[in-house]
Amino acid sequence: MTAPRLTLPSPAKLNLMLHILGRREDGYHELQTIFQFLDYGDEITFAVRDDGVIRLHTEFADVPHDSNLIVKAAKKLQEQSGCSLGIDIWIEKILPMGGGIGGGSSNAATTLLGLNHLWQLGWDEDRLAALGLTLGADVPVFVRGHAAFAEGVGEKLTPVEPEEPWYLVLVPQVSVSTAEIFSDPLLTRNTPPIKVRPVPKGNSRNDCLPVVARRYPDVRNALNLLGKFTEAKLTGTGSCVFGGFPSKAEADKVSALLTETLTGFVAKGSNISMLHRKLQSLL
Ligand SMILES: C[C@@](CO)(OP(=O)(O)O)[C@H](O)COP(=O)(O)OP(=O)(O)OC[C@H]1O[C@@H](n2ccc(N)nc2=O)[C@H](O)[C@@H]1O
Ligand SMILES: Nc1ncnc2c1ncn2[C@@H]1O[C@H](COP(=O)(O)OP(=O)(O)O)[C@@H](O)[C@H]1O
Repeated sequence: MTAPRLTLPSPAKLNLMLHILGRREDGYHELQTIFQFLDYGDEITFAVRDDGVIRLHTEFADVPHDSNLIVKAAKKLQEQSGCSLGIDIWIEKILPMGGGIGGGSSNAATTLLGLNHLWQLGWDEDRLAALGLTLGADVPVFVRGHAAFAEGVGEKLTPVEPEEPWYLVLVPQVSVSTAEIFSDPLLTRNTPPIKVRPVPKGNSRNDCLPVVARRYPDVRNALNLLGKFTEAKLTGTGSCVFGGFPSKAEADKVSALLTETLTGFVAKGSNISMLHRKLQSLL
């Protein structure tokens, strides 16, 4: 008998705004940010094995097997649930790494939800999100699968319904170190908290942008180029830069102007992640 197999999407996210309110005693920064998903991402295939072994078959150039967030997520879930089953995993990776679009966190969340389904653990979303948080601050929003206003380090989530435009996402060929940006003395880290709900329109600033643009000329260039056509924003700590358009055709038109040195992709914004849409269709 062939093992039960499942292929699930692992979408990207954007930070539509990002305010830094202050620094906590543990060095982490308190944020307010809005996460929205893109209908664009990796695909992960899982096949159950009965010997308990967890094996990712796709090699990553810069990430050793046991450091991969997919493997870490699977191992933690296996440990904490006491499940005796294992898993074979393959990934079709299209999301750029270290670009602020959350590929690693999304892969971890897809793994948690996929294995919860295949191993028939019956964990609820709260428990999966809590485990996800131990893997990374952005994992819980991917576990929940709804666009959200996030506070704390990103773990306190309130569902929101921003518009769902088409986005052009530019991918500068640099990897930005999140730690480096958060330790920059020039970073704005005292933005007053937004207390009004829903968050009033016009709050679209990313406090990381000035520091990232100053340190990374490629990101600066991407912001300048896209800014000629629409409001150009930075997602997370970058390096990706994005802008919204009312239609795919308009996003495609600007995308056609890109050169080999600055690539990008066009994708629809979505308030329900494509992972959750797929899981819903399985039920
Ligand atoms: C700021 C966001 C917004 O989405 O950026 P992106 O990673 O997406 O670009 C994320 O919350 C990033 O969260 P996460 O991905 O867990 O951050 P990590 O890489 O673990 O953080 C690396 C380092 O950045 C600093 N850091 C990170 C997050 C935070 N809220 N405060 C911090 O001070 C810490 O020094 C931490 O050790
Ligand atoms: N499955 C994975 N996919 C992407 N990155 C991973 C994965 N597992 C571990 N990583 C590590 O996490 C880092 C951050 O990845 P990613 O989430 O894609 O970027 P960002 O947090 O900037 O959006 C990568 O540079 C890589 O070293």
